[in-house]
Amino acid sequence: MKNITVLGAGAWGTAFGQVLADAGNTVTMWAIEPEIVTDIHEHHRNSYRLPSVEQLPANMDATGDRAQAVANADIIVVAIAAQFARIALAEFKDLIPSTALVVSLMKGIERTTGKRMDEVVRESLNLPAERFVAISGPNLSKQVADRQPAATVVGCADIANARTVAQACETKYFKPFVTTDVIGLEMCGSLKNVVALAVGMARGAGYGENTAAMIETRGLAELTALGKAAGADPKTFAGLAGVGDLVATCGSPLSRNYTFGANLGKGLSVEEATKASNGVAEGVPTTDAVVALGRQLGVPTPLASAMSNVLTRGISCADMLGELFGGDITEE
Ligand SMILES: NC(=O)C1=CN([C@@H]2O[C@H](COP(=O)(O)OP(=O)(O)OC[C@H]3O[C@@H](n4cnc5c(N)ncnc54)[C@H](O)[C@@H]3O)[C@@H](O)[C@H]2O)C=CC1
Ligand SMILES: O=C(CO)COP(=O)(O)O
Repeated sequence: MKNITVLGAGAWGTAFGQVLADAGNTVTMWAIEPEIVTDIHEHHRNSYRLPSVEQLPANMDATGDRAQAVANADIIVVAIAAQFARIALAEFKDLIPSTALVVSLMKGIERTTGKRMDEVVRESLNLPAERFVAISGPNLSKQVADRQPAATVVGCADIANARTVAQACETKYFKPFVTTDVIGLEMCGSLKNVVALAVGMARGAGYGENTAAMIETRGLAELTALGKAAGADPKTFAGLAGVGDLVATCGSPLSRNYTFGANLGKGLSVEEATKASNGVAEGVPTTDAVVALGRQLGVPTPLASAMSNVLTRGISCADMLGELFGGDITEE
């Protein structure tokens, strides 16, 4: 049993906090929103971000005080919208215990720097690689919060630390696997959101399974090529964090990225889809970061580039798909 602090009480931070509490740990949520802290602390609810859960476990509490939140933590879990991770973590830099493991649940690439979350978290907290852990997999927050069976992948350069975190989040309904391929997990989690935007857009525009399967499969090829060039193990892309998360995210209206895309496909503007979004759609700022990363690594990113044209130039779904069909006939 460990003291675990979760930074960010959004939908996934809260659902994962419940997993950790169910696994027997003492869980402290920290949130920037005072109303969420009060809701969790006084009512054992997060009616703002995870209203489907009527009663959070008794061994789960919340505070808005940064120092108090992390003072006794063995493990610190970061579940903040990726573009705000650096600024939010700066406030914790001098507060976190020197032995604590830091876990990122985030799935995004920093738009201003093109950096993955492992890089952002380690830079922000001055953290050695062996104390950074990434978690990524097909984990739609509402279904995990409903305690439906699900699995995930826990990655750390030091496999023993990956196992420590995996043991801390293992429950009857939540099964962690371990890996040392942190880069693979980061690339899978971030890039599948871009693919989900495109699949959602096609679905929203009325296209069927063939079109969705094409985007998912070509998207997988794109994220595998980019991941390999960034140093990831190609095996990771065929596993839970890769194919698994693509299947879950690209097939569910519970996904904010899928839904954002679907709204674009139905004719909403980016501004309107942003307003309609129930939480952060990480694929939106990550799309341009992926295009830039592709350029930097010399890897073509036709899907991310087409989605970037949707998001920045407002091209239609038909034109986005037309871009995917462009170019010469090549070997698959
Ligand atoms: N919801 C899901 O099913 C899953 C989400 N994720 C990832 O987990 C991360 C968090 O997602 P959710 O909790 O679902 O998102 P959410 O939209 O429900 O919550 C985002 C959180 O970021 C916090 N935040 C934003 N700016 C902040 C700042 N400047 N300082 C402090 N906190 C700030 C918000 O207060 C909120 O708690 C994302 O990267 C997402 O891709 C990963 C797996 C599943
Ligand atoms: O990452 C997720 C499921 O694994 C959640 O996807 P969204 O962020 O699109 O809701």
